[in-house]
Amino acid sequence: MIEIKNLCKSFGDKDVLKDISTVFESGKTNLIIGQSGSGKTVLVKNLVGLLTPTSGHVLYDGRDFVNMEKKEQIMLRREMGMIFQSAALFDSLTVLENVMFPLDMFSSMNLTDRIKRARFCLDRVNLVDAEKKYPAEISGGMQKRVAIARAIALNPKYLFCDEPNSGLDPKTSLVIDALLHSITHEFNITTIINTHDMNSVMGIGENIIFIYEGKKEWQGISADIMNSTNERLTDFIFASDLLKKMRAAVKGKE
Ligand SMILES: Nc1ncnc2c1ncn2[C@@H]1O[C@H](COP(=O)(O)OP(=O)(O)OP(=O)(O)O)[C@@H](O)[C@H]1O
Repeated sequence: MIEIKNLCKSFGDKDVLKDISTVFESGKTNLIIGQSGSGKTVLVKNLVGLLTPTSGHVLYDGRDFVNMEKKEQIMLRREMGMIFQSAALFDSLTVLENVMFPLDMFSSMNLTDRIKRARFCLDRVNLVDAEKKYPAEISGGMQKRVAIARAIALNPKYLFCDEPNSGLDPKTSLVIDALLHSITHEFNITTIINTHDMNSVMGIGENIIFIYEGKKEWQGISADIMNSTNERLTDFIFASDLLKKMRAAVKGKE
């Protein structure tokens, strides 16, 4: 579980995050949504320590990340897995070597166990057959799956995903969403996904926070979104005609 208490972040006189408090529960896919420039990336950067909050607290299962010693922060970071917008794989390493990378860097396992663990993770994302391939030889969706396998290699308690579906077609995006959702449940991870993808919101939004101009404007689950009366949220969610029609259809059935 990650608890955020009164988090503020300013750059000079520009207040980007304004008094955000929320809880991201473990074993759930927690989504952060909001318009471009609303502060989603800055929020996640503050959570993982790439930025330091101007004020407020970030508690990882009760541990105050902002105020702990640097050494403790480094240890805690090892409990975090990250999936970047681009899969960010190493081009010169094979798929297996990419997944082994965090194990090589941060685990004390011997080579046989590292290979075994990497293969387990690749199996989990259905990619064992691709282990000898290089990133350039596999599709974007497969690259994302490698990135997921690499992110879970060290058994993270917390998983951060920045736009995991960017650049993927809708069908492949569903595969990635389903994978993130099942891994989150299977390993009881606190997963935080920064997304613009409305399919993800409706499909795996077990806890959604909507950021508007740096403030937490709304929090709920995907089922609540359809009936939300928050105008800023509905403006954001129902920006597309398709979703407006879906909403009308749902309301018509009630
Ligand atoms: N290092 C920085 N210095 C000054 N301003 C910054 C810095 N980083 C981000 N900002 C500002 O913070 C605001 C929020 O940016 P952020 O990248 O978090 O938006 P976002 O919601 O993630 O947008 P997108 O969906 O387009 O990625 C923007 O106005 C941005 O210009």
